[in-house]
Amino acid sequence: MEQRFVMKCGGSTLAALPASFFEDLRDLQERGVKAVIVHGGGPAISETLGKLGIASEFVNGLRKTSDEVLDVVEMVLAGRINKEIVRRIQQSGAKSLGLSGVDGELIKAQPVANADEIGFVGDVTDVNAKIVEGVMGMGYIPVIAPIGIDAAGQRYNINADTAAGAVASHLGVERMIVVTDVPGIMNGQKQVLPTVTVEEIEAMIASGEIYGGMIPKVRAAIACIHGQVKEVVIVNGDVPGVLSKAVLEGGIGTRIVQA
Ligand SMILES: Nc1ncnc2c1ncn2[C@@H]1O[C@H](COP(=O)(O)OP(=O)(O)O)[C@@H](O)[C@H]1O
Ligand SMILES: CC(=O)N[C@@H](CCC(=O)OP(=O)(O)O)C(=O)O
Repeated sequence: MEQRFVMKCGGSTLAALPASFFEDLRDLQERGVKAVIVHGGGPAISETLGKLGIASEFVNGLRKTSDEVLDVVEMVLAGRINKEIVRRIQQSGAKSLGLSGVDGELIKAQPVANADEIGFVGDVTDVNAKIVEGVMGMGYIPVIAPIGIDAAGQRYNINADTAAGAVASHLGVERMIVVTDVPGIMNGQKQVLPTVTVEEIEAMIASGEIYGGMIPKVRAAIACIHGQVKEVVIVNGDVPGVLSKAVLEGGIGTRIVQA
């Protein structure tokens, strides 16, 4: 039976992903386990902004996004990073098609509540699942950059974890896999927790055990675990065979489940 999952690849780990990671993705695709990729690229955006002499500023983990910064965000995410992932998938022998949320109004967005403070940062209001399904139906792995657009044609910078969670909910996939640079959610003793519930997450944020870049991941997980999305798995992309383990076997990384 065909199985589908959304995979979020974080900028923390993209450059370090080995060729075997994409070969694993290809093997899954050949077995009928189909991926949709939503990617980040925060470190690459900051690096390019730095080269242009523009400082990176974050409020609660979200980048302050002026019109000038938005140009760089789109250039780096929808250009360099998106095409790098598409190329690497194609090198593995699988087919891939890159899109940003602007293409076909794939990701509809509205300004976040504190837009007066952080500028053109968006929340997802809708995802055009038909486009994603059409691309998958043609045998291509969709690779999506997290830029949103509103009815007036304004672009928004969207946190990639948030965008991936919204894509997972709207597609109604069974699982979202979050590929990052740590082996899962760790407790205060640095032990990786095999499973955490939504309630435990709230307690870990309150105690400070979950902080920084892990917060948008777990918030996106909480927002998308309902209906058909049964679990979100946080894994390290360095581990050989990590994707097939996470999708077919389990027992790797941290599973976030409803209860
Ligand atoms: N409880 C936790 N367990 C594991 N990592 C955590 C935890 N709390 C915060 N983090 C941090 O979250 C980081 C991953 O988020 P981030 O750097 O934004 O990655 P990405 O670019 O993949 O989105 C880890 O490198 C780690 O520093
Ligand atoms: C609004 C906001 O903060 N957007 C992010 C988008 C990229 C991202 O989320 O990348 P990672 O997954 O690598 O962190 C940014 O500008 O950095």
